[in-house]
Amino acid sequence: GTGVVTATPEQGDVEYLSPVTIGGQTINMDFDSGSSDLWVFNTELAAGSQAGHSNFNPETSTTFQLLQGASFEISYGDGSGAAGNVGTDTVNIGGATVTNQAVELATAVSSSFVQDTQSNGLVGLAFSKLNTIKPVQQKTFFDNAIATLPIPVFTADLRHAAVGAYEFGNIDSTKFNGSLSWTDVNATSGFWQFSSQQFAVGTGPTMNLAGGQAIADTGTTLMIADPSIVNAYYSQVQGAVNNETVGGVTFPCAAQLPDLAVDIGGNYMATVRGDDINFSPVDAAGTTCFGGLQAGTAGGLQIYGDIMFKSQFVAFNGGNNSIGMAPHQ
Ligand SMILES: Cc1ccc(-c2noc([C@H]3C[C@@H](O)CN3)n2)cc1F
Repeated sequence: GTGVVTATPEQGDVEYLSPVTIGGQTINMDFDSGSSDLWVFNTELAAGSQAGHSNFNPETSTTFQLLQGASFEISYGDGSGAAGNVGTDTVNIGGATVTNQAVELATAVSSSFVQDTQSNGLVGLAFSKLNTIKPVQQKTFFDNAIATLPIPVFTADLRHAAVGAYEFGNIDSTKFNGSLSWTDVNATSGFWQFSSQQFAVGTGPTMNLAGGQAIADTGTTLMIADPSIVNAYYSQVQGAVNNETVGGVTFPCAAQLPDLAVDIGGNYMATVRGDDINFSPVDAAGTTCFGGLQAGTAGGLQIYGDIMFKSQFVAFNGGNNSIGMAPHQ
């Protein structure tokens, strides 16, 4: 069957949380199309780490089974991470159910996860080759579910400061304008990766980024693009500066921000709304704002995170490794 769950943004759209039922226990988790581990806060964690969180209790689940000798250890782009043991249990996401899903029980989590008490773990939705479980790598929820879904797809409908949805096994065409533009994905690195070699700032000319590559990453808050894109963009924003102390580009909160169009696989120019690039104030007075578009390393892999998802409905097709995109309805 299909599955649909709400995707509720934390304050400031820092991340989106969705209800996941594990062994009959419903826990709000962060769906991450940029990683491939499903790990959860649980009663094995130190009490100090459990505080404030919903903690899965493997002992009260009648379907949980420990995976003897298995462990995991994962670190994320921002240096945060988690590690622990592994079991299997029945995982139900909005009706889409997998009976023997690897469920990773963190026994250690980094401080940023402990502090983020609305989030109680991650559901990795990238390719299973990135799963960190040893000695035997395990499959993601989507990989396990795909054979039972009417169509081998999950979709992300993330919104600015509003409740959106993740859906498994169905494409809800009432959620986007026009038709989806489909692009082949290169799964070699385990990401939902595609070429992105052109961009345009506002009504300006289309510019080239030879060899540009990007991934669709629902677990990254911002949009991390090549410095050439970032410089071209902020050259059009009065008062934009590279603010070392804050750690990125800031500009006056009153600035008029142009849209940014980025190429998706040579088939489609995805327009990211300028308003969504005004991410958050950095000062109490709300005078200076932090950009939702920030620079990665020149020539590096670009990370199109939630800033892009707020403008684009995205379908991930695991049947033919492609991504479909269209503006939100
Ligand atoms: C506190 C916290 C920290 C990081 C992340 C996080 N989740 O996904 C990602 C990106 C980066 C890449 O690693 C894969 N996707 N980052 C989530 C958190 F709740």
